[in-house]
Amino acid sequence: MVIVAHNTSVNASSRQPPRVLGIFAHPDDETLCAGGTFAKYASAGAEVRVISLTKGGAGQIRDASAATRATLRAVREKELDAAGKELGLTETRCLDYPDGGLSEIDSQILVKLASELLSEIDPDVVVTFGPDGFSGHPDHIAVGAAVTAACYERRSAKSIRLFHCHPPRSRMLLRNRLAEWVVELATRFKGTNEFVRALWVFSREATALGYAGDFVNVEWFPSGSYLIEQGEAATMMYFLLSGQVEIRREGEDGRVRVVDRSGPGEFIGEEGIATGQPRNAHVVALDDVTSLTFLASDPVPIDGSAEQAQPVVTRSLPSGDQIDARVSTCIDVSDFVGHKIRATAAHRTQYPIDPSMFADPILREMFGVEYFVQVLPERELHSSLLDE
Ligand SMILES: Nc1ncnc2c1ncn2[C@@H]1O[C@@H]2COP(=O)(O)O[C@H]2[C@H]1O
Repeated sequence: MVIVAHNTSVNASSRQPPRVLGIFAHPDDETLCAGGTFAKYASAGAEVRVISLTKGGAGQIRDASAATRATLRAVREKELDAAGKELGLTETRCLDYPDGGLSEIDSQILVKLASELLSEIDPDVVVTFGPDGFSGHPDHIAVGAAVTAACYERRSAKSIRLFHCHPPRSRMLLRNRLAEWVVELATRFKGTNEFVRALWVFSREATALGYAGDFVNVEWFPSGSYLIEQGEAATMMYFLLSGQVEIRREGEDGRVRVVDRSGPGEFIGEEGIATGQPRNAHVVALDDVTSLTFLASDPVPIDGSAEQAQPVVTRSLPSGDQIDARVSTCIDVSDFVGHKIRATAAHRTQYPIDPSMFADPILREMFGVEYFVQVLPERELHSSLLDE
């Protein structure tokens, strides 16, 4: 990516250190939406605070050893605290509004709450969700609207910079990057059980949030069926979750010989994806097999869902990614992807991943830039169609 802001501009504010406040709905939103940016500004000396309006009690429990439904709220509050430490935040705070119920609260109550937080913390910069809610979650949309309204109310008394987080909508394919990574290894890759579980969560969430452009699906192949036929064009890559497959190579004389077996934790079909060559072997399920399947998805509408579809103008980045033309600010956080991935892993109930399991270049490409729409101060209206 080329258009990136290298300047942390903490000195742009007259106050030292400047105060940054992120207001979100659930513990983990801060990391997924703007974790790299928060880490970058914190490391440059800003006081960065994050407030989650809920304790995330309605979230999934992806690691049954990390919490129960009864303990989830308390555990997620601690996870936010741990993530805050990874990002270098000055403070994290979990309020206790109902997870999944923010859009049903009278909007004036949320605006009043946001106003009180702004008065108490007196930030120079506020970061929250935009009208798309980053992922479309109704809680996110409600929080973003309330914080935005409160910032507009406050701007007459105090100048404030308000930014909406914007999802990346990357066209980068995990399928390709993982395939390139695996074929370069000296020995055939075999992931641990932990890796299997983590790749499942990581790839599905990363694609849902727009950090990668794959369509990731779990597929089932009955015993005896082909996952791959030799000679066909490579479009998918498979990561085996359960069951065994046999690799069979067919000679020009039509004779088929077994060359290998693969099982859970191994990638299949990476060679065709990495080289662009036709499949070099048949792959046949010996048991009933489940696999995580990576396929290049059709471009999603820029706002993420057909329901919210509204005409939006996009612009292309040199990477091929399309971003909303309203995006005003892209922050280069490539030196802070380690902070972001460790903070993600601190949210263990949601992201049971080992932060060291992914190759650094892949993480940098996926998470190296975060996008924002500057809402306040409003940009000046021009008074001419031509440069003056
Ligand atoms: N010797 C081998 N050992 C293990 N797997 C193999 C071997 N040869 C081919 N494969 C796998 O079989 C796949 C067939 O499709 P691809 O060529 O895309 O990628 C290939 C590898 O994933």
